Amino acid sequence: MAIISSQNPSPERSPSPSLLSAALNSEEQQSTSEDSLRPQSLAEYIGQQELKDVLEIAIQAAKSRQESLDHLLLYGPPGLGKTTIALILAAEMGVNCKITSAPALERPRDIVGLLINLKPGDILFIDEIHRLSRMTEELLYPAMEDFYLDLTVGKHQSARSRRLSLNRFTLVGATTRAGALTSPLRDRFGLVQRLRFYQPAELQQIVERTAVILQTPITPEAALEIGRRSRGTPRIAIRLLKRVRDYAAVKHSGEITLAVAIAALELFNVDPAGLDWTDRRLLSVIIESYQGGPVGIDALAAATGEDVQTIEEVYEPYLMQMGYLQRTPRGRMATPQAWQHLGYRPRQFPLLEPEP
Ligand SMILES: Nc1ncnc2c1ncn2[C@@H]1O[C@H](COP(=O)(O)OP(=O)(O)OP(=O)(O)O)[C@@H](O)[C@H]1O
Ligand SMILES: [Mg+2]
Repeated sequence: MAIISSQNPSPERSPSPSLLSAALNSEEQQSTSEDSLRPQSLAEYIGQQELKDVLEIAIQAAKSRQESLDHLLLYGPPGLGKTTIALILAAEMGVNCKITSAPALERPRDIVGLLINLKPGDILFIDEIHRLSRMTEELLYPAMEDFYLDLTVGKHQSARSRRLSLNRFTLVGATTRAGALTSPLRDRFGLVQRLRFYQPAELQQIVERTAVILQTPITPEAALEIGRRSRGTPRIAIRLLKRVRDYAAVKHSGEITLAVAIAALELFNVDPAGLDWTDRRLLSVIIESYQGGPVGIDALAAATGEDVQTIEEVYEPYLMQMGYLQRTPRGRMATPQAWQHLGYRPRQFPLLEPEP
């Protein structure tokens, strides 16, 4: 089928690969700059009101009973502030926070070493907790529930089991896939909270706050524009701010005005709706190869070269939130807004059936 296009939706230059990815890029991984930008208290943490309300109550209750906080599971797309929440909880409770991630806990002794060194009330933050090995996970069950470890000492016939008691601690688990957790693990979390994409006005505040720390003058309109193009994600907003700041310093006087922000974002090929190259490719494949859909997720993955899990966890949530993609019983569909946004002139839209 020939697609009539009003603008030019032909393949475009991909923006520098990691600019719009919610994952940490190599610069962010190496530098501690992310740490200095983190809010230090719940009051400074912007947005996620429901989560903050729940945590405020939990903190006050734990403090008044002089107990440790309940174990907390945070889920949601990357870059929304899960690690930041764990650090804030520790600061509010006046305890230490140990940060690790499931892939670093391959051998049982890794988790044992961490657990026995926790002081009363300390927070253990485990990122990507859905990826724990089975042995590590099984060690965690009694540790979370009754604060002890059952260890096997020695090998073969001489092996004996030894029980080791632990200080009371709080496990904060983070995952992009709550559904991938085993139910015994999920059931041991007293609090399960989802993080949501941020609204443009909230991202504007995050950009303004970060600009103050970076000592960069920025107008409110420019901060909002950066927020709008950040895929609802603070990590991306901060990254875009830094790139725009470089542009403003080199090409202009240093102040980030709306015109400067727009020129810089256009130069970096950041879409006005925050879509990145892969988002646009997913939508254009649905439109061009499947006439707008429906198309099954496996076919879509094969056609775009992305894996199913990444599409479902990283790309689709934002595209659905923006109203560009619908999941229907028969597959994925590009909405009229998606056709329009990408510059395709819609022929006739098939009726969209909402997911049951
Ligand atoms: N609500 C917020 N207010 C202000 N800054 C925030 C907020 N949430 C996140 N940030 C900033 O965004 C950056 C990314 O946050 P963080 O590392 O906590 O994300 P994350 O959800 O742990 O990501 P990942 O899932 O990739 O581990 C940090 O630099 C942090 O300062
Ligand atoms: Mg993190």
